[in-house]
Amino acid sequence: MRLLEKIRESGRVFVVAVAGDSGSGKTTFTRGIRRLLGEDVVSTFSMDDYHSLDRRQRKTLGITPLRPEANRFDLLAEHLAMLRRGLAIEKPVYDHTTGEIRGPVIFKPSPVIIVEGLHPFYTEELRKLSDFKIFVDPSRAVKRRWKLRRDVGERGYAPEDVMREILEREPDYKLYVDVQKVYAEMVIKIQDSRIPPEWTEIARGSAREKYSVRIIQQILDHPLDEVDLTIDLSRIMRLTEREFSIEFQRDDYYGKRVGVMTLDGEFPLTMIKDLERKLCDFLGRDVPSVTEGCQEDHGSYVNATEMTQLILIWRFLEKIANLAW
Ligand SMILES: Nc1ncnc2c1ncn2[C@@H]1O[C@H](COP(=O)(O)OP(=O)(O)OP(=O)(O)O)[C@@H](O)[C@H]1O
Ligand SMILES: O=C(CO)[C@H](O)[C@H](O)COP(=O)(O)O
Repeated sequence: MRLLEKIRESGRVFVVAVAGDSGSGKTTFTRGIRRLLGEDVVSTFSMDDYHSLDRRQRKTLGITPLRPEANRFDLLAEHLAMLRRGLAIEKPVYDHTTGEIRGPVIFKPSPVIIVEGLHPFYTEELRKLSDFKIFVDPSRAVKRRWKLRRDVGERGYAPEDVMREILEREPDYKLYVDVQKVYAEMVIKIQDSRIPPEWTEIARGSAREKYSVRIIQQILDHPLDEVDLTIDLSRIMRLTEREFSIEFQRDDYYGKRVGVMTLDGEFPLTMIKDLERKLCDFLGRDVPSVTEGCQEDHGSYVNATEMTQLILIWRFLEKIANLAW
């Protein structure tokens, strides 16, 4: 039986928890899971809806939304437990435009629920309620760029306000958000690429963003089938391939045995075709390619963050398969 059928038949609700700072790329990384499994199977909500203090109250108290007391962990745990039992919840809604808490709205369970936010597995109770825990961790430089680009470019905030807020949040981020890495099954660390842009790109002023992504994963007892990453050596010999690197190391991470894969640069699409095919077979549905829905036209290449999306999906399906069978 294919996984999608199995998920539906099991009647279970699987919870994926994605932790990370505001603007750290949580939604971008999990978009693939939603696109792949379909809107009928996956639903998402943000943990921002579980702020206990609105913007005005936080300002009066002089505290950031990252502080535990600014959030309702107990209510989130109660709601996740209900959703896992197949029950609808009455969820509060945090309005980012006004900074006020509104609602409630009805939120119904679906076979896979993704909860994204600052602390989705901060407490032991919350950790017990999620089946797969991901921590997204861009470097300071990458996070500042992404957040400035979104908040200034898309939301119209003043750059100095965004930068001041970023700096104000840093100590609490370290104290209350970063610690969750210890419990994550997958930590995604993003830095700027170590590969310099090509001189042709510099000359055109069109140097593309490249990243170096380190994926730290707990070792799974029952992995899926084998998957090939195919490298066309002949293209490499003719220097027609773009630059990339893949590194794999075993390591210990907060007392756990992990595999650390580091991806950098741009990868030919042919390299990931086998993985996409395997995902299709396993799911029992045509898988949209990772490049579909990308903001940029990458030609026949994917960058390290897009490659990571695919590995994340694969890893998530392995985990669900282990639980569902
Ligand atoms: N892989 C990526 N490559 C390039 N830019 C990215 C990537 N991921 C995120 N960004 C940039 O960062 C912005 C924020 O990303 P995203 O919405 O995924 O973060 P988030 O953690 O879900 O944020 P929030 O919790 O505040 O909603 C995006 O609008 C985009 O500009
Ligand atoms: O960390 C955040 C999102 O994950 C926000 O800063 C938090 O939700 C508070 O929102 P606002 O910017 O509207 O005060």
